[in-house]
Parts: sequence; structure tokens; C-alpha cells
Amino acid sequence: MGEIWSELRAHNAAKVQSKILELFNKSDRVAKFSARADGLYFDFSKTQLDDGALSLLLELARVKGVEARRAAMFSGEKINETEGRAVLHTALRAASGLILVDGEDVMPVVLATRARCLDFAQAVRDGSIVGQGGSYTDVINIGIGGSDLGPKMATLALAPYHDGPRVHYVSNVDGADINDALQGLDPERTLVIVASKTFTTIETMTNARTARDWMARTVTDPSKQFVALSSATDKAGEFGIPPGRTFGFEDWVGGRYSLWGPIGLGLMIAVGAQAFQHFLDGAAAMDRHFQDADLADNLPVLLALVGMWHNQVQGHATRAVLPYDNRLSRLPAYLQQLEMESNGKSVAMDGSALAMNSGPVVWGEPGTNGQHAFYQLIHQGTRVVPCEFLVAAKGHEPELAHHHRLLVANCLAQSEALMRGRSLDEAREMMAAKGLEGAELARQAAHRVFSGNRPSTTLLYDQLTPFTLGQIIALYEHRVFVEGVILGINSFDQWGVELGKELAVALEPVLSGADEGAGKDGSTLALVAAVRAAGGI
Ligand SMILES: O=P(O)(O)OC[C@H]1O[C@H](O)[C@H](O)[C@@H](O)[C@@H]1O
Repeated sequence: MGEIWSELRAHNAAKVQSKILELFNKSDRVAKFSARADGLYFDFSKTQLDDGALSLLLELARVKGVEARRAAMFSGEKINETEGRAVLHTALRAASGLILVDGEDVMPVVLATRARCLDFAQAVRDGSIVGQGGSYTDVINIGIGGSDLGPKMATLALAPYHDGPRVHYVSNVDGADINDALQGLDPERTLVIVASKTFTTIETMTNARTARDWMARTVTDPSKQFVALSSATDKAGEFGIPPGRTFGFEDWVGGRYSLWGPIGLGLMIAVGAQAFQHFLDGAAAMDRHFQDADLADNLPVLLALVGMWHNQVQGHATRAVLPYDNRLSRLPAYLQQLEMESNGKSVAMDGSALAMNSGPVVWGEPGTNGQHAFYQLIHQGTRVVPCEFLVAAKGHEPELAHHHRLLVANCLAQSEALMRGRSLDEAREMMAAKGLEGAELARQAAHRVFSGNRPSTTLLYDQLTPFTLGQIIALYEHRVFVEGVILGINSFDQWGVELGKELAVALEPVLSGADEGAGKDGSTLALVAAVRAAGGI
């Protein structure tokens, strides 16, 4: 097993100086280093991967048991071993079938809950469920992490399909977030969704209570205008939200994988049942592709292997996700949770230390905005940042096709520039053409050199429809899964977020002055003292 990694590293060391551009001397380069699935086109030819490296990576996936683990996930086995849970977000988008957890078919409840959520969303949209002041004009989803990032990203992505009430997302415990969201809203015509798998997350519960107090100023019974999305339906009841307004899901749906079920209610209200169903269909199509396609043609597998080549083999610590699609502006934030909370771990499933680097730092912004900000570093910085471009062949604004042409030209030009670079000779020629000479020519030319040979991939899709969005998100989910299996870690727990939460709970009384903070370090105590001195809390 370790042998394949060593072979990959040796292969990389031997080839690392070779030029990506020269790999295109082979006429079948693009065909071999690209793959398609149901309208998605993934091009990974602008990387240093060659036939040898790709076959070693595919061998790695086989040896690491990706296929068996994939079957185990889809069939409801408890592959989240540290929490003893199945991992079945795929069931949330399945049309039918038999999926057993502890011997019981989960699909009847999944389908019934889906129907309840869609019916409820429809009733909010058509005004058959109303607030004290009449039909709902606004919906606020209060949640954080997986109960916010996915639905918020998807709601923004599908703006052309919005034909329901306005949907807002509040996540931060910073009072500024809920304060600004409530500005201008009519409490009598606002629906509040409290989205929390555990129904204990302090940010969400604090915001939910603030929203309830705001509503109670004019609404006789705010609980009638509240909805809960949670696995802890009893806790939703304790908060005062009745069972008829609570939509539950099981513990086998991870928070960051949950937008396909009740956690997607905000999106359902924004776009309606039909568009939401297309969104599920897109994800289900990707599930089928992931299960059925050969590893060598399998998009999630290829994305994972390219990512691991860059991170674990070539040693590039970060990965930029660059959607040339403004409506995917929250995709990088969503992927930060999906990828980093899933694969940012230092121990293997069995508790032993991980023998290699965990998943990369994921970051990004939509193009073309990023070009005018951080692309300087991507092109000329001393560290290589593998880039993942995403772009639609068609926009949603036919009358603005010239905008779209510019957008696509920029996207394709960036990956070309990263690969091609600009040599010193070319830079010198440019400076000579400007009339420079001697030392000044040399100095100015040096600043205009681009090393090039920087890898990128491009995911091209027809248009950002609900179906396509479903495909793309499921593609990334499965990519994270494959990377996790190859690393041998549990991608479905998140113990690393616990310590900070515990310390925050312990610090609150120190900030209020109720506790002296005995045992705290000097830095923390000095910061607390400075905050208290300012008198803001
Ligand atoms: O949905 P909730 O239970 O409120 O959890 C919200 C989020 O908080 C936790 O800290 C986890 O790190 C996330 O995985 C989760 O999505």
C-alpha cells in the first residue's frame, strides 16, 4: 500500500520539471484527461498528470477499497465508525428503493417527510398557511454550519427560479446578523425556520430566542409562525414548536450533508416543489454515476485523485475553488465546511496517526472578482495553488450574452495563463518593444515573468439549473468521500470543533465577571480585561 504512494512520489519527482503544455504534444491528451457525466464536462488535462501517474492513482483507489466502501455507504452500513452511524444523505434524494438501517427500510419515512416538507413549502407559497398579518412575505432560516451553508448557497445559486417569499439566512451569534436581517420585516408576515440537527447549538438557539422575542412584540402566538428542522424533535417541542410544525431527520444524515431533506426547506419555499425535485434528481443522477461508472471515468473519483495528486503527492497545501458563476459565490464557503470538516483530521479510522497530510485548505471567490484581488499570488507567488474553475456554457440572461462571453473568455484565459506562463525571453521582448534597454530592461522584464506550469481543472456545465446544481454538490460530496477513504479517515465526524465550543461556554461567565477565570492563560485574561474595560458586555 505504502508502495503506491512511494511510486507516485518518485514519479512526481522524475516529472516535476516537465511542462504541462508539452503533454499536449500527444494528440489524445484532452480525451484521456477529461470525463463527462450527464452534461458535466470535467477537464483535468491542464495538470502534470500523465498516463503513469493516473494509472497509479487509480490503482491506489482500488487498493484502498473505494468501491467496497462506496457500496457500504449506499447500503446503509455504519461507516461513520466513531459515532456508530450510517451515512445516508443519498437516501434523501433517492426516488425509491430499499435502504436498510438496523434491518429497517428508511425510505418510507424519507419519502413521507419529503412530501410533508414540500406540501408545507407549497402552502406557504400559495398562502394557504399564513401568519397573523396574512400570507408570508419573508422567511428567515436560523441555523449555522450545515444547517446554513448548504441551503444558503443553493438558494443563492437558484435565484432565477425564485418565485416564492423572500428567504433570508441568519447564522452568526453576532447580534448584527439577526438585527440586520430583521430590519424592515413585518413580524406578522414572517416565518421563522429554526434549523438545527441537534437543537442545542448555542448560536442558533440564541438567534431563535431573539427572533421569538422580536415577533412576540406584535404577534399573539409566535410559535404558530415558527418551524423546526431537526433530529431532536423533543428539543424542538421544549422550545415550543409543535410536532405539526417540526420536520425531523435521522442521525444518519450528517449536518454538512443535510440540505437534501428538511434542512432544504428554505430552498423549497424559494423555488417550489418542482425545481426542488429537479435539484434532487440531479444529485441522484450523480449518485448513479458514482456507483456505476468505472473508476477511470468516474467524476467524483477523478476529482479526488487529481486533488490528492496535488495535495498529498505534489505537496500543494491549498486548493482554490473559482466559480465563474456569480450565483455560486457561496460555493467556496460551503465547500470549506464540506471538505475541511470532513477531511481535516490527523488520525486514521483506527485511531493511529495519519501517515500523510490530511485534506487541503480550500478557499476561493467567484471569478472574475478574484482576478482583481488574489490572482496575483496564484500567477506569480512562490507557492503553487492548484485551481478548480467552474463555468456554465450558458447564462440565465440571454439578453446579456456579451457578459457571458466575457466571463467564459476570462475563465478559460486564466487556466491557459496559469499553464502557459510567460518566459523571460518573452518578457524581454515586450520591454524592448517599449524602448527599454540594458539594466532597466532586465529589471522590468523580471517582474513580468510568469513561471507557468501551474495546474488547474475546469468543470464545465450547460447552465446552472436546479438539476445541475444537484449534480455539482453531489459530485463534491462524493469527491470528499473518496479522498477520505483513500486517506483511511472518518469523513463523517467532526471532533475538532468541540474544544473551542467547550472553552467558549466556560469563558462567558469570565466575560460577565461571574467567574475570575482561574487557570486561564495570561493572554486570554488580558483580552477579557480589555473587553470588560470597554464596557460593551
Ligand atoms: O445543525 P446543528 O446541530 O445546529 O449543527 C450546526 C453545525 O455545528 C457543529 O459545530 C458542527 O461543526 C457542524 O457540522 C454542524 O453543521
